[in-house]
Amino acid sequence: MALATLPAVTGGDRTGTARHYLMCRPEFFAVTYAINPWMDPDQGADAARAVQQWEGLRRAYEELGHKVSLIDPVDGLPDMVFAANGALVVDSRVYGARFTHAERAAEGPAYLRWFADRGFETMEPAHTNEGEGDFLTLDDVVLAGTGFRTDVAAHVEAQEFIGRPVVTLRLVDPRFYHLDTALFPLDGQNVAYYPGAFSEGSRNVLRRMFPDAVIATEEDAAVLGLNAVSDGANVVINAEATGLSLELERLGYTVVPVDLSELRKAGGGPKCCTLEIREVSAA
Ligand SMILES: CN(C)C(=N)NCCC[C@H](N)C(=O)O
Repeated sequence: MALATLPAVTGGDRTGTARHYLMCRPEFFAVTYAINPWMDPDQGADAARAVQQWEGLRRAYEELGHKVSLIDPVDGLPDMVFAANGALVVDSRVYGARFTHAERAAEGPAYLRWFADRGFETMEPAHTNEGEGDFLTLDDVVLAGTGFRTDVAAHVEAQEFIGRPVVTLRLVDPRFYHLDTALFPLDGQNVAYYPGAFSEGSRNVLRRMFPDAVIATEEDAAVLGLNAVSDGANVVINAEATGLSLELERLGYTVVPVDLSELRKAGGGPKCCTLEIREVSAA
């Protein structure tokens, strides 16, 4: 088995790689419960508008040359649109999610079944974890969040299963309850992040690991600007994150702004809607 050779994509001054994403159309999207500070059931959300915005995100990926696969949404699981939370997929091995809150519990088996039905090697987790919401994969390491959702025991379990080093990072601000609200990989080697979301020890770890990281302001983090998706050349990002977008352009990335304001009412952005399928090819 060898790593799948991914076609190149270009954007700005940089070259990235084409990706394969799994997404879930938000047909049953709603805000009927509150499990994070962004959610207000009294305000609710508009599913039709969410679908429209989500279609814009899907189109953006396809226009950039990425492949998008779809999982069927399930009535009664309004947060299932946040595919990133459904699993962690590295080298065609699928580490399943086990959600913190009962409201989302049924999503884990639904995502795992999707992968099992397509021949992926899957693992049912013994420990609480919310998939790529708290596991972000770089070339040589997986960064893993804890503090609000994912247990440290799941970091150890994932490391054993996928065979890549997993580095624990502690989140301390409830607005940034998943790692992917506070940090995103720019490519396989570098990241952008908001230091205020992390404990002092984790800030030191990040400084040491990523001396050239892009540091985001609280203003950009507060519109979920760090819930972005980069292919190494193009960064798909919430349109409101204007400061971070300018900085990324200055560094030679092409910024692809999207409006996901309806989905933000549940605490999600572009990355939350996107589960990367990292495959190996038989070589
Ligand atoms: C970037 N984030 C946070 C995600 N990866 N997922 C969004 C999950 C939203 C859901 N209402 C929840 O609170 O679980």
